[in-house]
Amino acid sequence: MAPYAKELRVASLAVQRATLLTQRVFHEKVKGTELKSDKSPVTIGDYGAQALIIAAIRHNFPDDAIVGEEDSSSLQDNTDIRSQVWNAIKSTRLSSESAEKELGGSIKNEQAMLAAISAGSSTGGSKGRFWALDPIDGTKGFLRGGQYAVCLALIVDGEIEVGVLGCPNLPVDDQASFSADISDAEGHQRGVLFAAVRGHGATSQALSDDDLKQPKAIQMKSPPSLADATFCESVEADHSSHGDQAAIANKLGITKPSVRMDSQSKYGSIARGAGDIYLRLPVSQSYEEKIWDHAAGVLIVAEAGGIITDIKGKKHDFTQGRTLKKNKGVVAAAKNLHADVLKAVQEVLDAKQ
Ligand SMILES: Nc1ncnc2c1ncn2[C@@H]1O[C@H](COP(=O)(O)O)[C@@H](O)[C@H]1OP(=O)(O)O
Ligand SMILES: [Mg+2]
Repeated sequence: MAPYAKELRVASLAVQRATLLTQRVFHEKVKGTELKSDKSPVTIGDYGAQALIIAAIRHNFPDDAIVGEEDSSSLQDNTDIRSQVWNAIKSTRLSSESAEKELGGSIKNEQAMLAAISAGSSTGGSKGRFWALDPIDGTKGFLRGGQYAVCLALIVDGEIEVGVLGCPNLPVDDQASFSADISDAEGHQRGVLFAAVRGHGATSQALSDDDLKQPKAIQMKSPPSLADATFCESVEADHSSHGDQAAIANKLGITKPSVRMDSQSKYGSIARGAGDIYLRLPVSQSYEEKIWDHAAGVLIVAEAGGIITDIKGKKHDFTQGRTLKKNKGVVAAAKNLHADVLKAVQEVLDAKQ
């Protein structure tokens, strides 16, 4: 049996089920957005997806720790939001009964739901097994009906071993034209699950497939020259400097406009060859990237044949707790482009000092 086969299966089904919940929440407009203390939005979808995924992990791997983005403290007193999360959970089931059973079935009651959400408080670290979970990455994209991703990765002794991304608004077709705009994907079936196991390649498949048993291998493309490459970057200028990125593109002779997209959908997109380079250039020197914002995507791109480093050319270090405190930014590109892209990144950033 391939390594981590059960982990991959459980993670894929858990992400599929959680993605279904987020789509329901979006379509039923039960958004219940509140702002966290850092002013970032959190929705019924974030809490519901975190509860469902953690319940599935705890059923199958009771000894594993979980580093999840959300905590349940603001749900303790807010009965309105809490009951909306509970209703979303109760009405979300996979259509395959056997798959539901593999995940351990639904959560029993509101108390169990709160306990599941709170179980994402692990501090991570360099030893043993833990899961890094972002129940909705790109919440702003989710709220505007754009790209977002449900992200889950297993880290063992500091190495990412399994990564899964559910991207409900990306086209299923790996060859579809590269755009973040959902209306451009008109005529394309949407909803894709990306997955990778370290040393065993990366895949994509339709999220709508009942049993998730049709993965297809994906590969990064190598454009004939840098000038032909397509960049992608965050929509939010606070998350990655659009100005620095434009200066780097200019230096590399890239003339195509960058594709802006929320969430780890960017990692999935370049891994399938829809886009060639992903840059995340620090805007604030004090911001520490969170492990759940990168773990799944980093493995998927690496297994699709890409190279990913930080802006100094260092590998991302997932042993440092809940954040990537030893790294700044992301430079992800096809093997034949990475060295040139990194050099241009460093020249542009050094010139600013
Ligand atoms: N100053 C910042 N620099 C980089 N990333 C940030 C910053 N502030 C928030 N983020 C994170 O960027 C992620 C979305 O990235 P993208 O722009 O690629 O869609 C969010 O998970 C968000 O984390 P958080 O959820 O803690 O707000
Ligand atoms: Mg996130």
